[in-house]
Amino acid sequence: MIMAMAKGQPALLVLADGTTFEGLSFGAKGTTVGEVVFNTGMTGYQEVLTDPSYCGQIVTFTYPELGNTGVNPDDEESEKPQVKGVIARNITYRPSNWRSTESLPDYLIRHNIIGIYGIDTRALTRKIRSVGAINGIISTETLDKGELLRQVQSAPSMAGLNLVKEVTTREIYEWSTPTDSHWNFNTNNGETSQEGLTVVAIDFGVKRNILRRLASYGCKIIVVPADTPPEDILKYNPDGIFLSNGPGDPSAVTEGVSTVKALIEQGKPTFGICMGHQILGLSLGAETFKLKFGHRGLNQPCGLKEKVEITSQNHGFAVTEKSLDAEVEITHLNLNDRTVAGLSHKNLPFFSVQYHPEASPGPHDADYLFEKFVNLMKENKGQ
Ligand SMILES: NC(=O)CC[C@H](N)C(=O)O
Repeated sequence: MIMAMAKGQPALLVLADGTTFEGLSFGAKGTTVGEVVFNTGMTGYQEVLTDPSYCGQIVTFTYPELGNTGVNPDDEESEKPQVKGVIARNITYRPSNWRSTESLPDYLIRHNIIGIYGIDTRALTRKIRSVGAINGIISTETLDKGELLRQVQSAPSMAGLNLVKEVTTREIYEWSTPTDSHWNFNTNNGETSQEGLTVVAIDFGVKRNILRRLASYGCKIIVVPADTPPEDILKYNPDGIFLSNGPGDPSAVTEGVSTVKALIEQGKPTFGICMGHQILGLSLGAETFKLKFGHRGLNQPCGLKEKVEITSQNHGFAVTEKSLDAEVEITHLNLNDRTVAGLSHKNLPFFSVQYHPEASPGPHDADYLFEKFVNLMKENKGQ
């Protein structure tokens, strides 16, 4: 700890209410502004950093040691880290893991991402839990608190922000790579199934492990940019439509909502995860709202009565329960705060979850949802 501490240069974290934390820099140098959120997972920092849903956010890890297992090319959930910054209690410059190819500080420098450590992340998390979502600024170049406060106070709030255009794919591409056989589980004792189903995935900021899980369950996936018109999507004659996770405020993604509204009129099986769940809800006439500080971690309990799933989550918005149409059924609640965590249409083959069944990182309790989607597509096809 002391050796690691000696390496960083002084850095400041200033929240929009003026609360200031002094720390040390790791990663790139400079100044960065974003919504400060906390993730309570004890593993999976690389997957978190590269999850496009974190675009625009500075992530605080409540687990106090960051970087112990380094980073490696296989654990990237997208082509680069997507966060605006990283906050840690302590970090390591010397990782130890058979899969590690680089240290976390070197990786962040290479991708120009600013990090600050030596922060009392418990105090910071308690602050966010009491005041709610708040913007923050990290700087390694200006240690003038007043100047940083002025900058952070002029940054936009996450509410109302459409960030999908920052992360959606520019090109249409096909994905057929399943989960690596070392890690494959549930599907035919680790074998990839061959269902021959075609899924169009609308990319609001998709995580790679979702695509791998769909491929392991036998789907060929065509990933399309979020602004692809519904007619172009239907040209692929898909067996099902997948709506991905993604960053920002779902209610600001108006084009995505209109596309999904047009697609669900066709009655094709549709599965949404996280932002995809919120967009399906909005398309079915519901509303969304911003949670006080969101759910980000790997042990969020969800269920209704008999069965509880421990789930991986990363979201700051949720579907408003009271706004749901009578045709829409709640399949899961988040059992910590009883917000809506899963939906399905009573008569049509549409369902969605607010959490991440693909995990990465996190528990695999909800992996069965990919199979449910495949079965819906098979039924719909008359197989
Ligand atoms: N992981 C996600 O898809 C997040 C959805 C949305 N951006 C939210 O914060 O609620």
